[in-house]
Amino acid sequence: MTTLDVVRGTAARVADAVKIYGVGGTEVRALDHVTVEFPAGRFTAIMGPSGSGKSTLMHCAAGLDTLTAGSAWIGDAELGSLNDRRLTLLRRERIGFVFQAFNLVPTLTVRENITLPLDLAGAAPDQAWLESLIEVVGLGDRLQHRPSELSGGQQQRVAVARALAGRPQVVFADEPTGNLDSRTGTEVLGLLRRAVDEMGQAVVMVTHDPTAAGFADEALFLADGRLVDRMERPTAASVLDRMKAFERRRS
Ligand SMILES: Nc1ncnc2c1ncn2[C@@H]1O[C@H](COP(=O)(O)OP(=O)(O)OP(=O)(O)O)[C@@H](O)[C@H]1O
Repeated sequence: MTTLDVVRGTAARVADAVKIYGVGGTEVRALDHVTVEFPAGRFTAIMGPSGSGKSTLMHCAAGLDTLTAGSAWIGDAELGSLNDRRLTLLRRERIGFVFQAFNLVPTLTVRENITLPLDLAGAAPDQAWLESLIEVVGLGDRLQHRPSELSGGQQQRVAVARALAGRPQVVFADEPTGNLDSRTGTEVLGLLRRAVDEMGQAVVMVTHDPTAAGFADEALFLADGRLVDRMERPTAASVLDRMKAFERRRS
């Protein structure tokens, strides 16, 4: 597959997505008829106040949780139509994940962590791709180290390399800079940006941070489980302004 093939089309989408947690008096409508597309070759930030449904949207779009109604797609695969086994395979083969807590395997080396999803899938790594990825993330001299011997920023760079190693259809990142200082956070965001620009990767990132959203091509704003706004070419300043306007409207 060439970069151009990856760049075309929709990497992931949800249509009329509803997610309800609990029943009766404790019912929470975490997603309320959300329709959104995550195009290939594009960096999308999902923003909104605490409890607005950001993580729920990401988890349902990535097949980590199921919708109450509506549909979620990765490429041409409708997640609700897959059994558990096929869903696990699809997640492994077509989705990369980056979490706030890095989630590296402590007993494996950096190199083993990066190739873990490929090893689990029984897929032979594309060595040239792997080497260029290792160069991009700047970990060439750390490959035999364990995660505990790395800084937080380095650990998150390993997690980004792991997410990209199998050239997934889409990378979902949940607060990827939440545990990092601003300088190392910027490095990690720069890496995700390069994955989009140079590798045609689709990246979807949940974040509270306007600076992080400024790395995206588009910011989506959720409130009370609904998609209430979207912004093309966001900057940290324009996102902050928009968030303040929402706060004023809500108070
Ligand atoms: N497993 C669950 N059971 C019950 N309610 C849940 C569950 N997960 C989330 N919720 C509720 O759904 C709503 C949306 O939660 P979600 O975690 O998606 O929001 P968020 O925007 O990601 O919040 P934050 O920014 O604080 O992480 C919230 O009201 C939350 O309390």
